Amino acid sequence: MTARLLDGTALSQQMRGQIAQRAAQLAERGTRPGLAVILVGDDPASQVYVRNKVKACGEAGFHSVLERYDASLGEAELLARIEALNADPAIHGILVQTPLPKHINPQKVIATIATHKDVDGYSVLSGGELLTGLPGLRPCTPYGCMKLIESIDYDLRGKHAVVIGRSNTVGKPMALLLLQANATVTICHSATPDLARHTREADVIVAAVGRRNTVTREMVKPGVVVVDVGMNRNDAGKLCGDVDFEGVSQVASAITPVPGGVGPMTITMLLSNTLQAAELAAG
Ligand SMILES: NC(=O)C1=CN([C@@H]2O[C@H](COP(=O)(O)OP(=O)(O)OC[C@H]3O[C@@H](n4cnc5c(N)ncnc54)[C@H](OP(=O)(O)O)[C@@H]3O)[C@@H](O)[C@H]2O)C=CC1
Ligand SMILES: Nc1nc(=O)c2c([nH]1)NC[C@@H]1CN(c3ccc(C(=O)N[C@@H](CCC(=O)O)C(=O)O)cc3)C=[N+]21
Repeated sequence: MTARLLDGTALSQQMRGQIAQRAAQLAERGTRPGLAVILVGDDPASQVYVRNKVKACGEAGFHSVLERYDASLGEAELLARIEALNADPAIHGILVQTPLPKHINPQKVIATIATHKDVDGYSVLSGGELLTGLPGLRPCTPYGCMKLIESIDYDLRGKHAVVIGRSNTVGKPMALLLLQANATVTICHSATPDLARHTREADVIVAAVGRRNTVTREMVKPGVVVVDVGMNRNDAGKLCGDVDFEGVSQVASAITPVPGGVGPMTITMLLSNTLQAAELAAG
C-alpha cells in the first residue's frame, strides 16, 4: 500500500485563503489583525521560521511587526517590550520565538504576554482551557496536526492514538486534543522502555521527538495514520522528520511529509489564532 499524503502546504493554502477573507471583513469594520513577532539572538532556524510567519501575515492581509534583538538583550528589557505590545491596540497577537538565550526565563516571558494576545497558546490559562475543554487559543502545532487529520475526514472516535513526546508545547497539548476528539491516547517519552510495543498498536501516531528514524516501518501496523512533527537534518543536511518516510509510507494509509506537512500548518494556525484574537477584540 502507498499512503495518502497529508499535504500541509495544500491545506494551508486553502485555509489561509479563508483566513484572508475573514481578515478583510474584519478590516472593513475597522480592525486589521496584527501580530508581533519577537526574535532574540540569531539562531538560523529561528530566523527562517519567523520570516515565514511574517510573510504569511502579509499574504493574509494582516498587520505584522518583527522585532529583532541581540542575544545580549536583558530579560527586564524584553518583558518591558512585551508590556508595551500588550498595551498596543494594533497588536492582537504576540509571539516570542523559542529557543531564548539562557539568561531569559521562558516561563516569565509567557506569563508576561497578555493572555488574550497569547497566540502561541502557551499560557497557563490557555493550557487550563484546553485541559477542561473550554474555548480558547490552542497551541498552533498540535492544532495544525488535528486539522491535517480532519482534512481526510478521519474519525478519531475510539481509535488508539500514540503521541511520542510530552513537551508542554507539542506532545502534551496534542494528547489532550486527541482525547477531546474521543481517541484512546497513549503518551510515550524518553523513559518509555519499548516504544515499538505501543506504536504497533496505534491507529494514529503523532511523532514529536526531534530525532530522525524514531518511527520505522517495522514499528507500525498497516493502515496507520502518521503525523510527523519532527524537524531534523539528515547526514546530507536535508530537512527530515522523526519518521522514516520512505519505509513507513509503504504501509501507512496517510502520512505527513517533512517539509510540507506540519510546519506550514503551524503557521496557518498562528494566523487563525491571531484572527480569532482580533475578532474577539473587535467585539
Ligand atoms: N513542525 C513544527 O511546526 C514544529 C516542529 N517541532 C519539532 O518537533 C520536535 C519536538 O519538539 P518539542 O516537543 O519542542 O521537543 P522537546 O525536546 O521539548 O520534546 C521532545 C520529547 O521527545 C521525547 N523523547 C526524546 N527521545 C525519545 C525517545 N528516544 N523515545 C521517545 N520519546 C523521546 C522527550 O522525552 P522526555 O520528556 O522524557 O525528555 C520529550 O518529551 C523537534 O524536532 C522540533 O524541532 C516543534 C515545534 C513546531
Ligand atoms: N514561540 C514559538 N512558537 C512556535 O510556534 C515555535 C517556536 N517558538 N520555536 C520553534 C518552533 C518550530 N516551529 C516551526 C514553524 C514552522 C516551520 C515550517 O514552516 N517548516 C517548513 C520548512 C521550513 C524550512 O525550510 O526550514 C516545513 O516543514 O515545510 C517549522 C517549525 C515553530 N515553533
